[in-house]
Amino acid sequence: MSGIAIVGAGAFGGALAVALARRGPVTLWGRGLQGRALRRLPGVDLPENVTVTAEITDLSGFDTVLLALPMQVLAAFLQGDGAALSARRLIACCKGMDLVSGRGPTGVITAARPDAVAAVLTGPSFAADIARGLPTALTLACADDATGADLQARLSTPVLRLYRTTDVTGAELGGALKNVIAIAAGIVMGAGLGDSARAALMTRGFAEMQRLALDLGARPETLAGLSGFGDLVLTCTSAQSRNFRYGQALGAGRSFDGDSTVEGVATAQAVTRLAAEKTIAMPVATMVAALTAGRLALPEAIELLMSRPLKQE
Ligand SMILES: NC(=O)C1=CN([C@@H]2O[C@H](COP(=O)(O)OP(=O)(O)OC[C@H]3O[C@@H](n4cnc5c(N)ncnc54)[C@H](OP(=O)(O)O)[C@@H]3O)[C@@H](O)[C@H]2O)C=CC1
Ligand SMILES: O=C(CO)COP(=O)(O)O
Repeated sequence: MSGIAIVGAGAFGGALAVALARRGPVTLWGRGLQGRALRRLPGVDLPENVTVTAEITDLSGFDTVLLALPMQVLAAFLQGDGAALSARRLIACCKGMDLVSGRGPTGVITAARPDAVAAVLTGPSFAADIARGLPTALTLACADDATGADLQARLSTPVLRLYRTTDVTGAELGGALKNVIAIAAGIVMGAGLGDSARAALMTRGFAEMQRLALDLGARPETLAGLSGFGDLVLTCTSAQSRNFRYGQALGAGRSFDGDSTVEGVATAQAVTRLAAEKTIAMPVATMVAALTAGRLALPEAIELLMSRPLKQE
């Protein structure tokens, strides 16, 4: 069937539907949709050539399906409703690491649907910006370059420019880990620790992102690209980011909207576990995991980070 299918009618799935509808028909599967308004993207309505459905079988004719669900529900979706989506190209649009299995999005897809071709769409982009048609660049990562090239061509628009890579590990780790560092950046700003502290944290956070990712086989240029450095900068510096705002609230001692998708919280736990197994130092992620789980207070976290042995950069 021609056209693109999208699973997940939240902020990102909705924004992608709006963007891709500018070049052809889109079918959007999601729960809780009422009419054409997007609850998770206030003020944005779906255009007429987006078909909305709550029946997963309506996607069975599509060879390419974008999965715009939160990371922690991806595995359950693929074992439930998503079992209908076998033998096709499944593109994960989520950023994170599955808390149960420790897998990234493509690992989760491949474990649940071994007959699918898995890819990732990631990079610096706020759903609201994409929905407004503002210029945006993303990374499409697929191990098979011919499939990646086809997806790149099908999903690019005049204002949504996709770069491609075969380094799936690097692309998905960049997207997962930057959310953890963004929470840390938010904490720093919420606690009034200053712009200099945030810059230090982003830089040292990037160092630990690279340390883990390169150990797992990622390529340095991927980490330095849109899906790594690019998304780190965006998410650590913008109040549009839920991870950043969640960190700000934590740093200021305020509560935060519990209905909001904050991917870095679960990913901090998963990544800390993985780093410990591999004996890779990830002090910032470890602090975020401890702070978000309530195992540590902020003054102790600052003391622990600042009193680490002095070392070469
Ligand atoms: N928002 C953004 O700017 C960007 C988001 N992303 C990534 O996209 C992913 C999705 O985020 P985003 O769209 O923002 O999140 P949202 O919270 O806006 O939306 C999540 C959507 O998933 C639905 N959902 C949750 N659980 C299930 C389930 N079990 N079955 C079916 N649907 C379910 C929610 O339904 P309900 O509303 O009923 O709970 C909601 O429609 C995340 O990994 C995020 O990091 C990537 C780039 C940009
Ligand atoms: O991934 C994003 C930007 O690239 C969206 O960030 P948040 O999930 O923190 O809102």
